[in-house]
Amino acid sequence: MAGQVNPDLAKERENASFNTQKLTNLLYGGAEKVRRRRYIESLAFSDPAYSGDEDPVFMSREELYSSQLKRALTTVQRVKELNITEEDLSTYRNAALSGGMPGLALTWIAFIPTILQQGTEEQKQKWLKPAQDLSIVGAYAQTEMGHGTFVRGLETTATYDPSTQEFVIHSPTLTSTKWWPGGLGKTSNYATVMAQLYTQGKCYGPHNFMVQIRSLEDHTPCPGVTLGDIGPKMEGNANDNGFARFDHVRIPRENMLMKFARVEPDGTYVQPASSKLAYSNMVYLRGTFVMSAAQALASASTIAVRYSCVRRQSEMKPGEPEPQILDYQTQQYKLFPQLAAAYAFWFAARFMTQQHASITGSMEKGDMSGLAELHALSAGLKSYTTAVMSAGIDVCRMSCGGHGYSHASGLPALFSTGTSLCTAEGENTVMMLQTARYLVKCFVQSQSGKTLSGTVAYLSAVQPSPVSGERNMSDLGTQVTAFQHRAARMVRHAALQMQTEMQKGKSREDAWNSCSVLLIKAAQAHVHSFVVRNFAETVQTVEVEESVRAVLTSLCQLYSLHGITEHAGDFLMDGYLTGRDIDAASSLLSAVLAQLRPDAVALVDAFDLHDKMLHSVLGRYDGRVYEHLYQWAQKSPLNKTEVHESYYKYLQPFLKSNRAKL
Ligand SMILES: CCCCCCCC(=O)SCCNC(=O)CCNC(=O)[C@H](O)C(C)(C)COP(=O)(O)OP(=O)(O)OC[C@H]1O[C@@H](n2cnc3c(N)ncnc32)[C@H](O)[C@@H]1OP(=O)(O)O
Ligand SMILES: Cc1cc2nc3c(=O)[nH]c(=O)nc-3n(C[C@H](O)[C@H](O)[C@H](O)COP(=O)(O)OP(=O)(O)OC[C@H]3O[C@@H](n4cnc5c(N)ncnc54)[C@H](O)[C@@H]3O)c2cc1C
Repeated sequence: MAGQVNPDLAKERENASFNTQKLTNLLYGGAEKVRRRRYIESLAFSDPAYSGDEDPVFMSREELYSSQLKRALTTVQRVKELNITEEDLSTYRNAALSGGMPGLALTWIAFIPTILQQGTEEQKQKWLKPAQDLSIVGAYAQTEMGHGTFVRGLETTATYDPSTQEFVIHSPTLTSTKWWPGGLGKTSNYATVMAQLYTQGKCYGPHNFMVQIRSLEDHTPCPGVTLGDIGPKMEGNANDNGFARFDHVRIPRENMLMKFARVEPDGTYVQPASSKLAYSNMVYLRGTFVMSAAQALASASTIAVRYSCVRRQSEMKPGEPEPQILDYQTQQYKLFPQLAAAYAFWFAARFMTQQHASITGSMEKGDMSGLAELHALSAGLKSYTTAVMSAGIDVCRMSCGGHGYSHASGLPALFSTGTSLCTAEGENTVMMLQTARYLVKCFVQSQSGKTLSGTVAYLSAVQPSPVSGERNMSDLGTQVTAFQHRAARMVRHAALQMQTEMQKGKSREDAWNSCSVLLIKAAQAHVHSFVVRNFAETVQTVEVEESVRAVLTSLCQLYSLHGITEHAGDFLMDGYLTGRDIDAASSLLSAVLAQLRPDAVALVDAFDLHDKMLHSVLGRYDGRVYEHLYQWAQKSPLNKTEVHESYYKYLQPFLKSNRAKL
């Protein structure tokens, strides 16, 4: 990242109040991990096999598909040659494939995790190694044209035939066509297919089946299988999201993923410990989306904050030089909450990973008690963090003015990739309603005297009645309690409103639907409160230099004060916070914006995102925006010739005939 740096950016870095490297070490789990990650990334960045391709935004869909597929295959070869360990795999792949996720990547992201989560030991033995070595390429085929959210409504059937000990996979209707799975259209030769299991004349609901979909010899679709690409999307066009139809395709009994539920050779169905264990792979993937949200928001903040220090515009005081646009308070108010949220989500993702490991560890030993909490937490965090990330990236884009709208900024692609996470792996409203369902249950339990634990413990501890008296709104503890109070009140309000609707004669389902806006807001408040608490606990307990703790404390305050002022009504509703408290929070927020201003560049630098990951002219580490903007535009395919061929085809004859009429 050496080279002549824009003097404004250089000055920002000199003036930071803390050591950027120390914060980077904290984010990535220590100095050695940072060194290792940089080294692994450098292997990809310096590899000529990955350079030379033009910028993905100038490529056609087919070029993009082929180029990213080629890159993905090169990574497989390099991983072997360079002995890249399991721990470093995703770092290496992300660096090599940062220009867009190929369909092949779904083997790593979804297919292998499904085998790991749902397969028996024998099944793992059989399919994991071939999938890891890419002798088979797999998709996760669950969503259908007619149903994505309502998994119980899927129409694909897997009917057991005991006479041959096979399942018959079938798509009975147009709407049962598998539609959307990444890598399904052209790349994969296998798929885990979610289908309604029928045996001995009874339906046992959706289960996962391993199905070969293409020949291993010539890649043509297997008999009875129809496959294709679903067409271009808002982004992610290196990925062949596909469709598949099955016409009575037979697979061996052993191809049902049987870690939890089983079908015996005679067709007897053996129940799993919980019917929702068939969804365990979704819980895992949702958890990983929290870090994806943090990283996407970190990238957008990095681009927008650096550019805002390079860009000078308008006059703040007559006759004085144009200020850096980051000196405008409104610009800080747009960007610093995104920056703070990126940090908050980074720490929340860490918590999510630990929770997942701990609860799935207990589940392996037969203790299912944590499953409901794990599902509620992963669904809620996925929904909340991806929604804030998606909106936040667009704020960053707009904060860069006209240049933000150009693909040169990297922000349009970041937005359209990021926003897909609001839909994929469980649509966000639906996911938040799952969290609400859990919260209502917990509320009812606490009403009947049960002490709650884990992330919902506060629901029984926080008093719903208003608290009076002066508060120190700059105190993190005060802020956390205010968020918990807000969430507890909103959960209580939504749950009681549901009870009232039912008392008036509505069924539980109708009452649920008529309260679902309240329920969503309550669940959002719960997740928001969790993120604030986790951020506050992290900055208070982490072992780090005091200067780093100080800047993180300001960032945490900004995150929570911004939340309080943006949602002031929620906090005022029962008088828990007063108008004076909200005024105090607003004044403190302004002060924290000013306090963070000198550290903004160092805070984004600490994310340690290489230019080759950012793909942004505006967010370059060296800040040399204008010269590179000019160079980048020269690469536009329209500039390949001085006079474009369409001039000769259309414009010239048109102009000529117009002139002739004069
Ligand atoms: C872009 C880069 C990568 C892209 C990869 C993207 C890959 C994909 O998108 S793959 C497809 C992902 N698809 C989805 O996520 C589908 C979302 N839908 C669902 O998960 C479910 O159908 C869902 C949860 C909405 C509703 O399920 P349903 O069976 O109707 O449950 P519901 O009746 O609401 O609840 C039944 C019980 O199950 C529980 N439950 C539901 N899901 C789970 C789960 N995953 N784990 C544990 N418990 C669960 C509920 O909490 C509820 O418990 P209780 O009765 O005690 O309150
Ligand atoms: C980029 C991308 C990659 C994907 N990759 C895969 C993949 O690899 N494999 C795969 O199987 N699938 C994949 N999908 C599909 C994805 O998982 C589904 O699109 C997603 O789960 C949403 O389901 P849906 O499309 O049925 O939305 P719908 O459920 O039809 O949502 C439409 C609207 O209905 C609302 N709604 C639906 N149900 C309820 C409810 N109960 N209460 C309130 N509101 C409701 C939603 O909130 C939303 O506003 C991918 C999708 C995308 C965009």
